Amino acid sequence: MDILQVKALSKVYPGKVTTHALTDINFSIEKGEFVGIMGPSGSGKTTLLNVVSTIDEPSSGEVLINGMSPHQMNKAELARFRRRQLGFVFQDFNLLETLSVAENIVLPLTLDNRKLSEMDSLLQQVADRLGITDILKKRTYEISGGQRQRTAIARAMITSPAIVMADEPTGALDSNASRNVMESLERINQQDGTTLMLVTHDPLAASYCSRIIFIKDGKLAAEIHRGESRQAFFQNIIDTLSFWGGNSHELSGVRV
Ligand SMILES: Nc1ncnc2c1ncn2[C@@H]1O[C@H](COP(=O)(O)OP(=O)(O)OP(=O)(O)O)[C@@H](O)[C@H]1O
Repeated sequence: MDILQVKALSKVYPGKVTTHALTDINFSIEKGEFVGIMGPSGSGKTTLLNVVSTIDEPSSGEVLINGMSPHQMNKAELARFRRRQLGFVFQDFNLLETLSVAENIVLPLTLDNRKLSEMDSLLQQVADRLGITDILKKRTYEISGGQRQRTAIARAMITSPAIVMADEPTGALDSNASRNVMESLERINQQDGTTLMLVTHDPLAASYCSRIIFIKDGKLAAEIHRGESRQAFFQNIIDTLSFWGGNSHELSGVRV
């Protein structure tokens, strides 16, 4: 079953110089997939994520999430749709410093007026899945970058959204914390069947995905699937990036 369908999607930024950021993009993501979007700087990755995640409007084309058409909804419907169907993870975590880790994680449920007992049981489940049970009472400035991102992932998945979308989730992390965060995402994908779509320029992070879609100059350029071996997939990602124009020459020494 398709969770996400992107049909003939285009995005044009008007201005003194018109930018065709996305041109006739078509793809779909099935329930339970873990899909990475890669491409050179300026290729349209963030634009694609913003349009698909309803942060921005398409110029033409259609986005269907769980069979629904969020870009056709009014403001109130869209706010409710986002809260229930979408989970967001950002490069810089977007946690509230005045709240504890636990309060940050349950925030989407608080906004949805859920019962305290239900919130607590969901909190324990996601915290356990992400290995952050011990830090639930801490403030977000008392924990590491990797723990902050795992807190943000817990917050994104506590509502069991149709799809979790992440923009460079390892962009602010060192390599050990990145690995840890990607392993957490892989675990929630494999064990809970959470559907994930992430934008990254990092081939190591991308190697945890099950499929990578490459875009170049706003158009779909290539698509590769992970087989049994993450090492082989990592190499395939490096090769594809260097073919389509990336920064892979800087990465030949990376340990998978
Ligand atoms: N708000 C905007 N107004 C005008 N042009 C924009 C806007 N946002 C992005 N663009 C242009 O659209 C194109 C795609 O940009 P986008 O940020 O989606 O690329 P990207 O692949 O995410 O790049 P990077 O990897 O550097 O973040 C670029 O040419 C960019 O300059």
